[in-house]
Amino acid sequence: MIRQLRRVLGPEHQGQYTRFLVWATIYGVLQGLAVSLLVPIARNLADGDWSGAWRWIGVLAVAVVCCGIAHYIQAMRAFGVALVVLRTMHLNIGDHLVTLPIGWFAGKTGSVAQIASKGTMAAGGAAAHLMTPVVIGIAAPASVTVSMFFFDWRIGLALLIAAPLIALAARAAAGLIARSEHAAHEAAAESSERVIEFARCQPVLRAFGRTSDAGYPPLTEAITTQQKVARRTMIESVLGLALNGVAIQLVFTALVVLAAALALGGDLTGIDLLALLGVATRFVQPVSEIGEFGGALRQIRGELTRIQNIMDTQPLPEPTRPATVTAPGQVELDHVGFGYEPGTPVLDDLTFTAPPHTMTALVGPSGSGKTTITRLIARFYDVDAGTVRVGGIDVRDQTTEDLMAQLALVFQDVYLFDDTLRENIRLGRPDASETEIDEAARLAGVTEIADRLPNGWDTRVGEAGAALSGGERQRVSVARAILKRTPIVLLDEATAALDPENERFVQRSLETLREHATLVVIAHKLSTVVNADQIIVLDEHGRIAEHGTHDDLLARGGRYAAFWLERSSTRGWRLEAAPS
Ligand SMILES: Nc1ncnc2c1ncn2[C@@H]1O[C@H](COP(=O)(O)OP(=O)(O)OP(=O)(O)O)[C@@H](O)[C@H]1O
Repeated sequence: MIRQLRRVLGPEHQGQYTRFLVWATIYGVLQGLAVSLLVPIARNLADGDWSGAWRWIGVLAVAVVCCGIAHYIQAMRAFGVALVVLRTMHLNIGDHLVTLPIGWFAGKTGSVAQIASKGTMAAGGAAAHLMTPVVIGIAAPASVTVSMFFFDWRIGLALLIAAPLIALAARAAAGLIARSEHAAHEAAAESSERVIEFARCQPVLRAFGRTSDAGYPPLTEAITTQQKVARRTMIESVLGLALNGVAIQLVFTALVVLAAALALGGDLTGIDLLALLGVATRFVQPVSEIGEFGGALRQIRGELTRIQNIMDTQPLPEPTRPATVTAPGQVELDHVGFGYEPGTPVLDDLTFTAPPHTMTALVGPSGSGKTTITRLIARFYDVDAGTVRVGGIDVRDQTTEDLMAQLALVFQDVYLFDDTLRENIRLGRPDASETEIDEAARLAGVTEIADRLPNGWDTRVGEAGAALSGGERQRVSVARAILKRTPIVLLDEATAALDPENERFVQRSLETLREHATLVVIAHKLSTVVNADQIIVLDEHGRIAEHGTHDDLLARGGRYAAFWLERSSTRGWRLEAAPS
């Protein structure tokens, strides 16, 4: 665990952590030494050697003062280390996360948040406060054992044998406790995920008449499993603690028996025996604490491993010498092949070019890979085969900053920050003037939203934009794109969110964006498709089935034409897979 912590902390803070461990060790050694001094003091008192006794009492006083000083220093260092661990972990994790491919975050936001908050807090506390009793639990008994060799080698030898026995029992107990607590942790995480799901899916569940938790089997199952695991955890934890306690009692009894035997044999005096019993008690207590904290330490090791796994994830490779854009506003996919999972291709040998200042409509059945194409253009993932070029340059030869400077993304899962409408639009270009923000808002129809809201432009939009409808969120996102004034805009036309008002604004925004940008649109509306300069029709295998303008494709009389005839009269037109 110490090695893991040092890795997570990075080279600049390793020295500070080492110094804390050294002080904790000094404190433990001094504790052991102070306790061991009871034996010579007792011996001298028994022999009536007062001057010898005072000498040892003096040594004891010095040891106690040093012990107090060491305690203070190590406590202060522990506090400092806890703060450094917390701060450094947050910074290191944050710095690393921004270098990871955006695709890596898919389905991981919950666990990343958990690791970055709970994981780092636990690791910060453990690095300092849990490590202290563990280090003392090793250093103090070790110092008692060494000291005992000076007073009676047989007692020293007995302690030397006893220490690893107690440590082994403590380790076994900690393993038992940690294993059951790990299972409890997993079961608790599953339950809370199901509760969140249950809350989020209320509209669907109610629509299907599932109005109680009994009507939602995954939640019921998760809670039942959690109860079973909690029972097992309790039994195993008690067993673990009992094992630890029994081992300590056995060792303690063996030490008492040995000391008593030596006393009976005349090798030790009664006073010696009493002093040794005191020493044995102080020997056993810190070792037993390792057992108590061992389970917690193992859990922390799990958190550290999860943090380390994030840190070990390879960042998106960035070029050392970024290339300069040669064809501003152009998007090209050149024999692109891609799959999220190995062996499951999503896009296959896809080639098309979206020339500058044109609109390309992507259409195709659900799951044909339209969204995936936009993700590859924005380099959320790297292609498996072929090349994606933006501005004439392979996206892998551009820095994220250079690539994103050319792109504005208007996706369905628009994220709005819990800030005012105006600040959410400003995100598109933080240095934009108020007039430019107003103009972008007017074009995208956000002004109408502001007029309706109680505090107008100063209304906060709630967590993730919860105070707005899906269509309204998309209008804010379009306003951001207009404000950003990038040469390329990737837009996913929301299907569900497009009521007539939203549709009118989105169409108007498309016209505005089209004046200065290349548009690649996942098109669901007839008007968008008809107005596009080119239509890319994907088949269900992620290949291009047809490619051309609306008129070309109609004249060709193929898949597009068939669906056009079938669906053109239907509102919410959408291209579906051809019946085979
Ligand atoms: N993050 C992901 N991990 C694994 N598979 C994914 C992921 N995202 C999408 N897929 C899969 O890739 C395929 C293409 O998905 P994509 O979202 O690109 O299709 P689409 O044409 O945009 O569909 P729709 O019109 O329904 O939005 C689907 O089979 C989908 O299940």
